Parts: sequence; C-alpha cells; structure tokens
Amino acid sequence: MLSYDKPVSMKTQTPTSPATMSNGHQSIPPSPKVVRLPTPALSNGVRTNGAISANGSNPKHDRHIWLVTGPAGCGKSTVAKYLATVLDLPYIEGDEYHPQANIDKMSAGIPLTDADRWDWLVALRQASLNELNNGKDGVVLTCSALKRKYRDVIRVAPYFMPRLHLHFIYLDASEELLLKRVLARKNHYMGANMVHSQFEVLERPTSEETDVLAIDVDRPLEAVMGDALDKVLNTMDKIQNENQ
Ligand SMILES: Nc1ncnc2c1ncn2[C@@H]1O[C@H](COP(=O)(O)OP(=O)(O)OP(=O)(O)O)[C@@H](O)[C@H]1O
Ligand SMILES: O=C(O)[C@H](O)[C@@H](O)[C@H](O)[C@H](O)CO
Repeated sequence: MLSYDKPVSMKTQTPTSPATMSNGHQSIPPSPKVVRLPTPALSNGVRTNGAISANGSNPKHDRHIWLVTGPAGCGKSTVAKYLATVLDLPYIEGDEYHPQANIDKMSAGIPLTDADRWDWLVALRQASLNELNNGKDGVVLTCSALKRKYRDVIRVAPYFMPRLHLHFIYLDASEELLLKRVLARKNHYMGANMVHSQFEVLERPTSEETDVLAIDVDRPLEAVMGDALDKVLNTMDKIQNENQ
C-alpha cells in the first residue's frame, strides 16, 4: 500500500547508480549537437531518440524520466533544458505547473506547504507519463522535490508503465551559493528571501535512494552540464547492458 507517510521501498525500483558526489569528477564537455542514444532498434530497424513506435506502447522498450531536482536557483532549468536539447527529448518545466495560488504565495515570500505541493507533484507525474504515452521514450523535467515524500510521489510513475525508469538528477549546492545565484537573477518570482526556507525543508537524498544521480553544482556551468550528460548516458548504457 502506497502512502505519503511511508517512503517508497527502493527495492521496487530499477537500480541506476548510487548517489555519489562528483567532486573532482572529470566531466566531458557539453556537446552542441544531438547525441545518438543507446536506444534499441525498433522492429523496422530504425533507431530513434525522442519518438518510438506509433502507439508508444512497445513493452520491449526502455523509457526514462530524468527529473532534475534541487532547491530554487540550483540550476534545474538550465541543466534540464540542456539535457532535453542534447538528448532530443521533451522538456517539462515544473514551475509552469504550479497553480497561480502557489506562484502568488512564493512571490509574496511565503513558503509552500505540503498541501500546496501534492496536486502539483501529481500533475508533474501525469505530464511526464503523458509524454511517454504519446510515444516519447524519455522526458526531462524540473521539480524541486525537496522532501523524500515528494520524490516518492513521482516514484509511483513506473507502476503505470512497463520498463519505465525514473532517475533524479540532484543538483547539490550550499545555501550560500544559491543565495548568491538567486540574488544575481532578475525577473523571477522566487526572491532571495525564499532561499533559506527551501533549505529548511530540504531533505537531501540519501544513499538509500539509489535512483539519484547527485551532481556538485559549485562548478562552472559547462562542467555541471557535462557531468549531468555523462551520468545520464552511463545510466542508460548500464540499463541497456543489464537487459541484454
Ligand atoms: N553552475 C553554474 N554556475 C553559474 N551560474 C549558474 C550555474 N547554474 C545555474 N546558474 C545560474 O543560476 C541561476 C539559477 O539557475 P536556474 O534558473 O537554472 O535554476 P533553477 O533551479 O531552475 O531555479 P528555480 O527553481 O528558482 O526556477 C541562473 O541565473 C543561471 O544562469
Ligand atoms: O517546492 C517549492 O518550494 C517550489 O517548487 C520552488 O522550489 C519553486 O517553484 C522553484 O524553485 C522556483 O524558484
């Protein structure tokens, strides 16, 4: 029985790689073009990236949700847009799914509550599944997913679809760093006065959450994006090899 108060058992998830920090990791430079993914050939022999079969229901096909996560200002939108472009996958901007009431609250400097976030999380999960049901074999989305139980809401997605793998790309940063980045950012409803509240509720993913790829973002953007792409490609390779 799934419950918001009981963490989803990671034993039911397809393991990806442990939540290790990437300090000192030698990342590959971001590629300016779309890369060929290790997707299996379709029955007609054609390899695809974003699109799969006409009805999108090929049970032999692995699908992936890449959820870029972390507190306000950690770089979710920047990294997710990059991954979606390079991987040729649809991009879902989590902030666009907040109801106006949530935006108004955050604009007024009032942190969201659990109750404010449930419907938003479910809507994001559904939006991701919709993309996959429409024939895509992957989707990149952003969502702060600050608490374990929020991540668990999204972890329900693979129960709806065979061979669906969910991966969190957690952008790890200190409060000090994010304060600096949010202060430098213009024209965004999330003010610097909200950064502390994000860290107050943040539950950093633990090593028990084996579907999390953690990335240190206290580095130049190119290094962060390269590391994220590197981890995504390695994870896909690993899953494909396990299935052979
Ligand atoms: N590694 C980095 N180095 C320097 N600046 C960065 C880095 N990553 C992101 N930024 C900058 O920090 C700001 C916040 O990034 P971005 O908007 O992508 O974060 P976010 O997590 O999506 O924020 P929010 O959740 O508040 O929408 C932007 O101005 C972005 O250009
Ligand atoms: O859960 C939350 O508190 C929210 O999702 C925020 O994290 C913002 O939407 C986002 O970061 C924009 O700055």
